[in-house]
Amino acid sequence: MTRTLVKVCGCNTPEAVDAAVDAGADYIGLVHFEPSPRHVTLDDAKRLRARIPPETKVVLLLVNQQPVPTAMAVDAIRPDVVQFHGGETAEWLGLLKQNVTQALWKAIGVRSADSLDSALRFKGAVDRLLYDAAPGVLPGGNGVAIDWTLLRDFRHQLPWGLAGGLTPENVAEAIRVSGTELVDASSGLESSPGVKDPGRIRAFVEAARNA
Ligand SMILES: O=C(O)c1ccccc1NCC(=O)[C@H](O)[C@H](O)COP(=O)(O)O
Repeated sequence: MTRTLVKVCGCNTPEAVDAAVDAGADYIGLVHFEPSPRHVTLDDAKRLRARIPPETKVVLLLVNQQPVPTAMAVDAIRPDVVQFHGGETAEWLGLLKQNVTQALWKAIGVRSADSLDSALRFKGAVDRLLYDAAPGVLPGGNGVAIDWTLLRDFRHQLPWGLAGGLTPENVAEAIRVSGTELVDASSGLESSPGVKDPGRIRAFVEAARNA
């Protein structure tokens, strides 16, 4: 049985970061996007990053940033992964990939099977695709699930992960149906928007591990 990788996204306080580390998350996401209730400034992100041990990987989330702010954020935080959650193009990400040491992930808003076909344009430009719900109020973190069967039936050509509306209650079923090797959750682990619940973080990691 393969071990499912777990990302806890939108950790914006020391308590949330510590809960995700203690629960054994593989990845912790720091959202640097002002409109989000989970937004962290670069200074805050630096402080949070300093609490995360090397065995837990740090994912910095950016949305439609220009090249200079992107470089500044990456230099300041030194994440292990940079996740792009906007309309970034394959061409631009391909260029960026040649200039940074971090792994690059691209979030794909899934509406239908066509979304998966069209995401193949990122092959060679990024290291992983993260299938999520199509943008709603925010580009991500909306708590909306996608059709997991689309992923099960697709011939994947890149490493990938599943996000969108995952919770401690549904993650085992999501893994079973989609066949994903990585799950990512944010709002389903909160008591209110932007407020992570340590108990739900623990329950999510445990449920994913036991799936
Ligand atoms: O979480 C946010 O507020 C956010 C804002 C803007 C872009 C991306 C954002 N989150 C990205 C993530 O990777 C989330 O974990 C993913 O969208 C799933 O969110 P949810 O459906 O709430 O579990």
